[in-house]
Amino acid sequence: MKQTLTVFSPAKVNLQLEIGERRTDGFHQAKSIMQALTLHDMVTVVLDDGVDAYLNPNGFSDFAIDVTCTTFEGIPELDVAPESNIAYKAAAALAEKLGHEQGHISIHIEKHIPFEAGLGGGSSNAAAVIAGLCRAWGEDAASEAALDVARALGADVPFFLHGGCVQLGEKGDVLERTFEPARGTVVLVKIDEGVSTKAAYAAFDELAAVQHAESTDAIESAAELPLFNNLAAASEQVLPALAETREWLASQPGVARDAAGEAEVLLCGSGSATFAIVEDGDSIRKAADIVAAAKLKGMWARSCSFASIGVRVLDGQGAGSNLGAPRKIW
Ligand SMILES: C[C@@](CO)(OP(=O)(O)O)[C@H](O)COP(=O)(O)OP(=O)(O)OC[C@H]1O[C@@H](n2ccc(N)nc2=O)[C@H](O)[C@@H]1O
Ligand SMILES: Nc1ncnc2c1ncn2[C@@H]1O[C@H](COP(=O)(O)OP(=O)(O)O)[C@@H](O)[C@H]1O
Repeated sequence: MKQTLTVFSPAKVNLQLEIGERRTDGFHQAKSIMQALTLHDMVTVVLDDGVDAYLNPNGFSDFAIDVTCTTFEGIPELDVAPESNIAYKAAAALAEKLGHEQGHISIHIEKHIPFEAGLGGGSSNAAAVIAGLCRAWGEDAASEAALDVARALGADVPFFLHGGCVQLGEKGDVLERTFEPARGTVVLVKIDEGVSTKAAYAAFDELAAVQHAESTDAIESAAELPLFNNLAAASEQVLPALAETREWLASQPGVARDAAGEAEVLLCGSGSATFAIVEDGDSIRKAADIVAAAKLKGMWARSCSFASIGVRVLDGQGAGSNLGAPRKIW
């Protein structure tokens, strides 16, 4: 039988990212508060587990996965071999975990989320494949088996199975609590150069100056969270142009200010994208003006909103197209 699943695959920002000490497994302790965005890729998963799908020319049964990717809106081509694509790894790992040994999985990614940006695009695509295949195989995408597969693929992957606004602990991969998701308009800007997550963490160790965020225990709503990212200084060390981008974005009219009068601007995770929260009141126009100004400076720029969901398998006719989505999904 052939099944086609189209999956909404959103980006994220870290409203707070508090990295701690390096652990014995080489990873760092991380308290991360992630918030989903309406900026998204679309991932189409076609599962064919009919007999013809897995008989190779020699008549033996086979398991085959292929991945293709189309990029949009000035995002460069994703230069990774299909088997290195995290979406491929997600399909292979889930099939193994659930004991599926035969079939053909064809994955296509429509990429609107820039990579090496700290927006979690690859992690979201991996979660989208898990959600799509779980639907096709009649499994629960919130099961421990699916979460185990997600965690093994990367620290950011479990968040996308949940979405909205979530606090995560341990390596930044264990769900601890949820917040009422933020609302409102966000502008994202990104210079051409990316930052590798590994390089940012290595620079963090060199700096050896761990800063702590204030307690968020009494906070219920993402809108009340002060922005915080103690990995940003390390990323700015790796890519000094990030500091200039932060200062430029903070100086733009229409960017919201916190109680202390500071611009609500923060590096996205390890970078190299930076986000700004836009003031309420005519926020779409204010965001459009900031996006236009960033594009004139040669940056990739987009406005979007905070979202209350994570990856989501779309149902019904028109699910294959972003514009034709049968109902509003955020
Ligand atoms: C920094 C964050 C913030 O959300 O993401 P990005 O901003 O890059 O998207 C995360 O901590 C990244 O998560 P993710 O991108 O899934 O990282 P992984 O693939 O698990 O790990 C990539 C590398 O980052 C380092 N790493 C990651 C997580 C962690 N808690 N400690 C680490 O030291 C390790 O060197 C690891 O080999
Ligand atoms: N499906 C994918 N989407 C994006 N990047 C991918 C994917 N598969 C593998 N990668 C690799 O992962 C790297 C970082 O991916 P990404 O999740 O976008 O990072 P970040 O969250 O830091 O922006 C990319 O440079 C690319 O080499």
